[in-house]
Amino acid sequence: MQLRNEQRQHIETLIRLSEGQASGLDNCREVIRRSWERCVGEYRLDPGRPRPVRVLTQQALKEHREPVDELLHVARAGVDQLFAQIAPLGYVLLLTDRRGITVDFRGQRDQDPALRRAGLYLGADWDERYAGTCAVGTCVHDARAITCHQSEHFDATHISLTCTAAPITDPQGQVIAVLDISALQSPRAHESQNFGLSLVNLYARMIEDAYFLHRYRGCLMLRFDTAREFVHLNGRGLIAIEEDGSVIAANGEGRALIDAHLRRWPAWTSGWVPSATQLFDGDIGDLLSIPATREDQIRAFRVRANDTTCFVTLVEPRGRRLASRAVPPSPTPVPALDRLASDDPAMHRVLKLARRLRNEEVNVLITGETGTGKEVLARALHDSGTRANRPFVAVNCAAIPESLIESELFGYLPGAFTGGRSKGMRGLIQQADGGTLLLDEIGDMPLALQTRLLRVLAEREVMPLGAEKAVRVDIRVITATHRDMSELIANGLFREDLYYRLNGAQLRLPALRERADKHYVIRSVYEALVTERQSDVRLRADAMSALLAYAWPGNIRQLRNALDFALATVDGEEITVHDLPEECQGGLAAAPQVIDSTLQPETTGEGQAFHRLLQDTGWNVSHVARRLGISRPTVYRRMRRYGLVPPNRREAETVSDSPIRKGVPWHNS
Ligand SMILES: Nc1ncnc2c1ncn2[C@@H]1O[C@H](COP(=O)(O)OP(=O)(O)OP(=O)(O)O)[C@@H](O)[C@H]1O
Repeated sequence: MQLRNEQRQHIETLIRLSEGQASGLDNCREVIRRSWERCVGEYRLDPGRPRPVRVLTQQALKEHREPVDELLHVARAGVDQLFAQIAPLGYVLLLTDRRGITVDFRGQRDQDPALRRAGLYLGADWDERYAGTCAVGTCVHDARAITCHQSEHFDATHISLTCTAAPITDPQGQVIAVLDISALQSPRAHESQNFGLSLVNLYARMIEDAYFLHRYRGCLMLRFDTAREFVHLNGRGLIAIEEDGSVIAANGEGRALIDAHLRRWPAWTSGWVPSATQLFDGDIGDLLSIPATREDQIRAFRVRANDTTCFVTLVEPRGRRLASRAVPPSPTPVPALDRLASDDPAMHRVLKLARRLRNEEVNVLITGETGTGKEVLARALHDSGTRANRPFVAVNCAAIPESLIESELFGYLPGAFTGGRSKGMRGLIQQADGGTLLLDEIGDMPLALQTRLLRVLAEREVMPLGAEKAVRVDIRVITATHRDMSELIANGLFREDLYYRLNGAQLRLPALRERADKHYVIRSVYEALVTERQSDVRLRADAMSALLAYAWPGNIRQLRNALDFALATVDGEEITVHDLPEECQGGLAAAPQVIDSTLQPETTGEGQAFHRLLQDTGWNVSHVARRLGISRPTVYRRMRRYGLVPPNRREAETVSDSPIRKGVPWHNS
């Protein structure tokens, strides 16, 4: 064989390697170097004696094709599609079996002799043990996709080729075939093949999944993805299951999910595989009823391995419906609660529990970041229960000046105070009699009052200031907080016994950015605003996309403000992305971190600026909250911290314009 200069140099490098010298290997990739070492050390290939291409006889080829016949059949469409894309760029396509024998091939007829000489041909043997380092052989050995570019090949006869290969694996993760694209000539730069690597990987996954679906076509199949839009079209995860949810087999993505689960909850017995209901947090009925109950046949589930959300569809066995499968009855509709969410796993759990609790006397603690809808949920809980026709009294503990909190909550008799408050007042607890009392921002309740509240809860009676006899009250107490109660307890700021009494059941609301039904929330907040404003302005798709992409540190409150702003300022008949507040226009990149003003050290300068803002807005707390992107209770909390009191309070200290009670008429008794 006539050797070119380049080939001679290549051989010299490899001979040095075989003699244990590392010179000339500085730029050699690790994966290639390891393969070269195998070639000389393990397979005893002689770099100085390039080997002729080996092409199997028709009979031998037939023996290699038979075991993969079914795969070849399923892969055909994918192979043809990939070849149609690469052929104009001068590439050919090889599909090999697990031994590296080319069992299917697509190439150009006019290049036939050159391709055959290079081993790019049906029946060609690309086993690393024979052909040396090459894309197919090394891919089989390492079980991962690889490009072997020009002089990365071991054998000097192959160093003008560029080859990129990706493995196709069976449900156990074993390589069953390799998909490869190769070209006789290519640019020098290795990076020129990067696109090829992605493309081959993509088609290898597609063929693998098509084969998986074909093999388990008689089974129930869960198909899942992190994007709802992709589940039907190209959901990456596939898990074949029994009707009780036990796992029969999984594709690569499915196995990655099982592995992640086992890393978090290691199995007691080796070989144990978690069931689908363990992988996805839900009942088997939730999974099996997806086609019957979901309009788009997709349902969101929480992935227990990593607490993320993923979207799942159920693919039924071809040609037979499972008649035996009982679809669980859908829960009785509770409109007030049902309208709070569409398809979000965390909200499913919250609402499922809320439905059970709506007619119970259990005290409920609602937690969640600011603006997630804690008060809205408390109201819905009240509206959906037997107390619906009785009062719902919401008290914001953070908004009550400490000097007034006791009298506001417990009330006082005439004569208990002098001056403006001489007439007496029924306290908020008494006003809630027969109904529900929501204590919002419960973490801000002063310690002394916590003791009195505990007594009310224990004895079901309240003692107004100046009274000698306690008054019986029948109230259901719901509390809400965005603060970490265990931290408050640990720091001695909240009574543990009160916490346990309030926390009969806990409902944790997810942040808006985590919700899988963000689209539904945006739509419902928008529709509520449009109805309020009697407007018929539409929300254009680009605005919706930006709203979906934004991280919403202020949650539903911030969303509502953003849409309100857009509706107030829009100039035409539809809201576009440009009509939204600036921070919502750029998607996630522009999203600020979650604002928690309680964690930020305040300075005098900040206090002054805050004071000025209050004065400029005429002490309008809502305006200040909107301007700063914080909640109203946070504004009140800051006012307390800086000792800022609105002028009307300083003058009269009357309670008639109290900001603490929301949504109920004010009655003095
Ligand atoms: N499901 C919903 N649909 C429409 N609007 C909602 C929904 N949930 C909350 N909102 C709106 O978002 C805003 C904030 O809600 P809410 O006051 O209930 O939140 P929160 O969690 O109690 O806030 P904070 O922790 O600051 O007290 C309100 O304007 C409310 O009307």
